[in-house]
Amino acid sequence: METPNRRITRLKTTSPKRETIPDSNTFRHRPITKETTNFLKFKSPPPIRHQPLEFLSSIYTKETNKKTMEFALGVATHFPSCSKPQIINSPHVRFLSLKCHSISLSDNSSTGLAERPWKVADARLVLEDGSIWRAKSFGASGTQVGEVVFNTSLTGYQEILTDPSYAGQFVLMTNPHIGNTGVNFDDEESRQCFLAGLVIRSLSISTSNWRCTQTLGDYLAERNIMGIYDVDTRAITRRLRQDGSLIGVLSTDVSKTDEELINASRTWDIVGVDLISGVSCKAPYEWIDKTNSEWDFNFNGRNEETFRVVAYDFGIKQNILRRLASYGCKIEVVPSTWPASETLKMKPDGVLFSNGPGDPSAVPYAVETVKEIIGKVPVFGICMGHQLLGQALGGKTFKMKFGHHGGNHPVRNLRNGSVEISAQNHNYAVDPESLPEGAEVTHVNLNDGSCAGLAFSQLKLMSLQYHPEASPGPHDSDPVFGEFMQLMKQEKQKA
Ligand SMILES: NC(=O)CC[C@H](N)C(=O)O
Repeated sequence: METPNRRITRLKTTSPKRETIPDSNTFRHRPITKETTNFLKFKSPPPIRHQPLEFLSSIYTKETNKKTMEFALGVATHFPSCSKPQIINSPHVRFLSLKCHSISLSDNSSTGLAERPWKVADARLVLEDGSIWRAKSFGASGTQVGEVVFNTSLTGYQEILTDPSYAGQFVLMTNPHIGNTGVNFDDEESRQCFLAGLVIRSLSISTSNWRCTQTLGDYLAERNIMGIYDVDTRAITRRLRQDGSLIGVLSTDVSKTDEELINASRTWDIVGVDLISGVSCKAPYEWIDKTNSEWDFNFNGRNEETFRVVAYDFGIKQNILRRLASYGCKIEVVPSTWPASETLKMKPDGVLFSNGPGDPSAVPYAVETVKEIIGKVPVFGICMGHQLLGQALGGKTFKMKFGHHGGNHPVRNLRNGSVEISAQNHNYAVDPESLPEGAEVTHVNLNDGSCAGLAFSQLKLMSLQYHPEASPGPHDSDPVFGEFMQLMKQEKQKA
């Protein structure tokens, strides 16, 4: 929470001229290493006299490491002689109780500020460009390495946290206020959080939502995921836009020097690593759940017919499965290493290649599987699945400068000319120039012109680089599931 004597940590860098921020996301610079200097500024507390929301008392429960705080809505006044504010006798005064984040008071000694009753900076995010960002930790503690990417979604942090495509990455939310709706079990996109950590500006002190079952901090701590707040996310985002995605190390470990952490960030890389095998299921299973009727949408154009679909789990988001089930599919989910021959033996009406984390050129075994399946049954690729299809056709993928992560990316559907606002999460893209004749670019990202969708009619193949299932995000692209049904229907009618 904000405190009167809040210590403001700013980072000053002697970085090169940063006059322009290039818009193009389709090439990658290596970051420029620069020495950085940290300095601290102290701000004196502003005088508080009257304020509408007044903090009354705080009860710290040692066993649960939690605080319960009481607030009054109305007008309260501070009198110098009173330790507690006096509530003006008003019919408008209301009392309410807010759940607050657990704040560890025991680990402040390392900073020399053990006597302070509020949380002080106890974590560092160091980037491979040598910059050091002091922050406050929540969730798990420890030391973690990963690639830092920024996500521009305004809502949906829980779906983002459980999207397996973020394995190996720190997600920095550009929306400054995170945690206000807590978490609930219905919004999970996978069985666990695979991301390296969460970086946010401000952690909401209260959780208020009718579906909320837990605070964000408790949720992350239970899943052993690190989070930091009170960090200048705008400055880091500008740096990532300028220099490209950077590897970072997040640490609450005071025994590690800045140099050690910087070295760790420079000796790890996400490129060339198979991250799919760590997130995929290990055995096939049947998926049954549809999108909950309360949340279901886009009933137009649904087939009554049922299609049998094999879904390759490269890190599949559950909403892809829910949407397919809502469109009338019976789905068998199979692991990333499931042989193509076994899939074809199952005689599916169609095969879905899912989203998944990391470098698509680091999983040649998956490309081989895709190659063996295309042309034999209708296929639909989403994100990683789209990149694998691109490679299976003989095309190449490349790493973008800082990728696309967010729920507000405009895409033009070249087949009907419409613009869809889409949910995206990828750092790699297919180079359309590398694709063979017959491959059609069906969608283009309007921010940078990159390839956002492919089709190859002869091979009954379609794919999107982004997330039509959204979750979180707009539903503009949902009809593409209907197009996949059409593709399967046409093929069934031929048989
Ligand atoms: N959402 C995804 O499937 C991500 C694809 C791939 N890992 C990328 O970053 O480009």
